Amino acid sequence: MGTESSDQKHPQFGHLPLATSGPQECALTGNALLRNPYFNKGSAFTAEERETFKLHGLLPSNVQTLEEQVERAYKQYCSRQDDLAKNTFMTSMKEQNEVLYYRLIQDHLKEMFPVIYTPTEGEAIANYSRLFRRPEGCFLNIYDMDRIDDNLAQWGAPDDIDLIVVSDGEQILGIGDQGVGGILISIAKLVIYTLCAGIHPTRTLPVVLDAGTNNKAFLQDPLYLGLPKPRAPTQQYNTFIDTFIRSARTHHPNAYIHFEDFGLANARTILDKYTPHIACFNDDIQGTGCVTLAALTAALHITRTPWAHLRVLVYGAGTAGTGIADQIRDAIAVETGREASDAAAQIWCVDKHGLLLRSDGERLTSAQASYARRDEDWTHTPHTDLLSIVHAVKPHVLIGTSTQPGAFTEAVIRGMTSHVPRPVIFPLSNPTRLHEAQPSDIFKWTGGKALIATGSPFPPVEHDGETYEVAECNNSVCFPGIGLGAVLCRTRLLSPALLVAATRALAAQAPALRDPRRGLVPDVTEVREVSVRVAAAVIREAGREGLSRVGGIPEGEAELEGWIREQMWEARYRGLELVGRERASRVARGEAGATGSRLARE
Ligand SMILES: NC(=O)c1ccc[n+]([C@@H]2O[C@H](COP(=O)([O-])OP(=O)(O)OC[C@H]3O[C@@H](n4cnc5c(N)ncnc54)[C@H](O)[C@@H]3O)[C@@H](O)[C@H]2O)c1
Ligand SMILES: O=C(O)C[C@H](O)C(=O)O
Ligand SMILES: [Mn+2]
Repeated sequence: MGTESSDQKHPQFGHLPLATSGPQECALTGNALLRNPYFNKGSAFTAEERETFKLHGLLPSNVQTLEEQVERAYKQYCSRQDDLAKNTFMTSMKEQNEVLYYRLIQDHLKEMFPVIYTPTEGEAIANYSRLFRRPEGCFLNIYDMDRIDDNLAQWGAPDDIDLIVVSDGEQILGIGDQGVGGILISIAKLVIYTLCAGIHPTRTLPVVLDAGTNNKAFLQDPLYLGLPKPRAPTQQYNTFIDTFIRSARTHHPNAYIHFEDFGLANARTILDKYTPHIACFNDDIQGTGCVTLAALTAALHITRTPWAHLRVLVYGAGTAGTGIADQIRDAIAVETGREASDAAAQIWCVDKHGLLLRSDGERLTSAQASYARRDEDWTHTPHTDLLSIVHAVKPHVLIGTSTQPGAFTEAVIRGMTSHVPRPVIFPLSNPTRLHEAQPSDIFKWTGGKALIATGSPFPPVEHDGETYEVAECNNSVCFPGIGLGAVLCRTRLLSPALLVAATRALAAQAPALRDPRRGLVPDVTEVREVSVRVAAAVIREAGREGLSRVGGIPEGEAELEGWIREQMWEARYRGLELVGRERASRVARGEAGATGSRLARE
């Protein structure tokens, strides 16, 4: 590994000191320290630190506070012309000073969230090879499988990494195959983990699995940075995934593995294959399912529709659509005491050829098959256009995960409203331009009756002199808390019961339950506290299921939440203590004692 990336993550340094207590040990001085984004404080290094760490002459003389630095950085941010330029600015801020980066976002969370995450991150990903300046994260190549072991080993000792986010870039948001640019979705999701759940930023690893790309424009672009070849065949791809998982388990045995934006077929296959063996999570299937079910639970509380009578129409039965359908099916089964297969009959799934029918046969994925309807029930009803299906099904709930902008037309929404008094409508396709309908239109067409949640952030809607928040039903509200819980108790597996517990904890916090003008999902500004509750639910359930590998976790609710909060990383500067080379290598070998991570304890 070159100096550049070792500066970023310090793999050779072993255990990084944790945020929670006392000074941090640091072996870097002078320019090497200033170039390390985790330890660098820039103009905030104190006079004493400037002396100890040989920084005199490398910094202007005025010592500033973090608050002053945030003020300057915010002005610089505002001077950038558009959101993509702001996103690029934030990327370089992260490369320079992580505490300042996270503190800046935290102080302007509502404004910056859409810039560092969905939707602007989608633009940054699409332009990865053009905007590239400096690598971040781990790049694994399908034609270099022999190196995977070494490539993963260099990120630290076995206790150093708590969380890996990995993407193969095949199905990024709704913008398709982005090849090696997928590294940026892994990085963005990890930023959200740190911001929204206090996961320690140096104890995480973003990975992209480069298996080629089927994006024709990239294949013809000489500046494209990934493998300029079509995606490798299935067998080779599966070996690649197996090799990655095996090496990750060997070198980072504690790491919880989060899969992001894999292609439709692979996403499900990989999740089904590894779930029984390791603590892993697919955000598009499980995260989306969890947040959507939580939003739906809050909506049904308001509409008072009983689970037993609920009719749900899912438009776009891909990774996210079937993930959502499965969670809703399981919730109906639990709430009504029915078998899952009976519960599935309350869910209708539509994909690009129309309603899923049994006669679709081989065209159905295994995830879709359990929702396919009997053809004989549809012989006299058109089943290829959404409006006819809406009139036939009369759904209480309409969910969009189709990537088809405008698919929820005025006729569709009015049609739905003619059958149910309070339609629940969730256009979830990201980024913003792909939403199946605009919240303001849905409000207008339903006379303000709809309960809405969207995949990307939207401004509030005015109706009859009242202002209604539009909930952002994005998996970012739940994956950080689920991951925090999984990491803190080192769960052996992420079983379905843990996800149910997380969903319940999230649903209980819907602001709309207290005030119907507020959102069906907590706002991003509340998500750190939400994560504490979600993590607590996951940890408690892991304990009950015998999956937790950490002893001595407090049992009382307040004590457990306090225990979680204590371990969450916050964006503030800590004192630094210079350690000599010998001490540094003992720290690296995990023998020095003082730096052991609380997150890493077993
Ligand atoms: N809000 C969230 O948290 C969240 C989470 C995950 C995914 N998403 C969004 O959901 C969308 C889908 O993501 P995915 O990962 O499931 O992708 P996917 O490709 O797996 O699924 C999309 C599905 O839509 C179907 N489709 C295409 N055209 C259609 C049409 N005209 N009518 C009906 N169906 C059609 C496709 O055949 C496919 O099955 C993306 O825009 C993604 O950003 C949102
Ligand atoms: O990344 C997001 O914004 C949510 C989701 O994972 C998606 O793929 O759209
Ligand atoms: Mn995703």
